[in-house]
Amino acid sequence: MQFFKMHALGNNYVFVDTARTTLPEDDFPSLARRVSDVRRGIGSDGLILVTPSDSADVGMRIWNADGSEAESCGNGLRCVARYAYERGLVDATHFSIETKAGVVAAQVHLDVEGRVQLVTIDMGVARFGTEAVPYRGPDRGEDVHVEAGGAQYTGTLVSMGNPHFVMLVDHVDDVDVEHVGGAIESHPDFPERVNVEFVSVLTPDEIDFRVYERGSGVTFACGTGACASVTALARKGLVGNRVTVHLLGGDLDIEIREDGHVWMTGEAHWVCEGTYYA
Ligand SMILES: N[C@@H](CCC[C@H](N)C(=O)O)C(=O)O
Repeated sequence: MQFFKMHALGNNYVFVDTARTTLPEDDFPSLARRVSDVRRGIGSDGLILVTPSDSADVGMRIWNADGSEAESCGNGLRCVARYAYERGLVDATHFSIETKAGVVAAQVHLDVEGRVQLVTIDMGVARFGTEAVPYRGPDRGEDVHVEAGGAQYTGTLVSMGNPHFVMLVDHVDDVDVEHVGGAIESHPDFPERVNVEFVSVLTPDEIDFRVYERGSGVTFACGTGACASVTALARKGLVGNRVTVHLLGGDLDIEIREDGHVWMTGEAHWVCEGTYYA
């Protein structure tokens, strides 16, 4: 199977263009687990298929490292956009990408040599609370409490197509992201599990961010998580409508426009291309 690997702020995926290679199987959860395995596979946070689409210029589907399928992936979208433009799947700098959560608009920004330097994606409108994120605990509304390991945690439920639990903390570096994030991600109150974000506000236009991703664990970055976090904080009046998010792997620029759409701008990088012996 021909694959390529890309990363966006260290959030790294194995990609397969289904129009250009033959997939060894259609058990994609199993394939995702195997390619993601750093010892026996390629090593990644998951598997992304680039597919033809009836409703957009390009399609994408994503499976996390544990084989669970997600609705969307912000960092993956920027990588798909770079791939699509540089490999001629599209011939304009503005185009559309279909995800399980809907169709998004993408724009690539080029350097003087015509290579993609930055990618902007319209990530759509955030939805909040127990109406938007599958949750079966006792609370209702936007902020809910979760008990894990004898402690109680409060977070905002946000859907960017996929589910997020955003927690405001004093200092992200003081949080045991692996331990606390892991306990909340698979908490019984979240029947579809949840992505867990820890954020602290530095100024109204700058925040620190850490994440425990559903199905992949601690990663260097999460695009949908950055969008969810900025919208949750903006709703509380803690940040403005344009925020630089400092993630473990680098920075993202998140802007909430007047119509509520959340625009994400950041890098996407090639790692390698090769043949996987399935
Ligand atoms: N890293 C991604 C999100 C990937 C999916 C997520 N783990 C989920 O299960 O919803 C991003 O950049 O958004």
